Amino acid sequence: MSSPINVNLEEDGIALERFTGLVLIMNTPKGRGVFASKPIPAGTTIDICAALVLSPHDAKEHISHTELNNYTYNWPYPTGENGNQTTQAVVFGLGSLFNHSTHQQNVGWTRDLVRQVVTYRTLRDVRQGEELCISYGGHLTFVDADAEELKAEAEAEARDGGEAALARIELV
Ligand SMILES: C[S@@+](CC[C@H](N)C(=O)[O-])C[C@H]1O[C@@H](n2cnc3c(N)ncnc32)[C@H](O)[C@@H]1O
Repeated sequence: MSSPINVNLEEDGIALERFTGLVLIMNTPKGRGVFASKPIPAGTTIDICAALVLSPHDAKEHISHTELNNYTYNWPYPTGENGNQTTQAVVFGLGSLFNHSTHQQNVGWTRDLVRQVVTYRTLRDVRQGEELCISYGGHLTFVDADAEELKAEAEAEARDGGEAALARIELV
């Protein structure tokens, strides 16, 4: 038996947590996707994922030419003198499997730059069978599988004019 190393679990440990009611579906219009196999209340921690922060050189010269580039997150990289440049990080665990949704994202994420972990939490109640999606931001490198739905939404809004916009504003 290996001897236990002397660690302060409370002070040094990063609690890892993953919600258990999840399934991976292989063949969705967005590729593989993470779905809820039971209802998930708002504010539930879905996963806490460690990140591997790549040097800007490796990100640009090596990873950007590979499939892995579709899985990395923008990440600030300190350049000294309090400066930052943007590099890429590989986020292990479910962090690399959430698909993007422009309007229906139900999972948000926060980054701990010091400990290099990303925490994912539900933004609202999630129904059984719903896909868990995050937002990748505005610059997608692929055709959004929801594009037709988004177009129909935009057209309906244009048709309904101010009324739909007002209804939305009141809801906020
Ligand atoms: C981080 S991976 C997500 C997991 C991926 N679906 C898989 O099967 O490994 C990002 C890739 O998923 C796909 N993807 C994610 N969101 C999408 C969307 N809204 N529409 C179409 N494809 C999407 C794209 O191919 C994108 O490059």
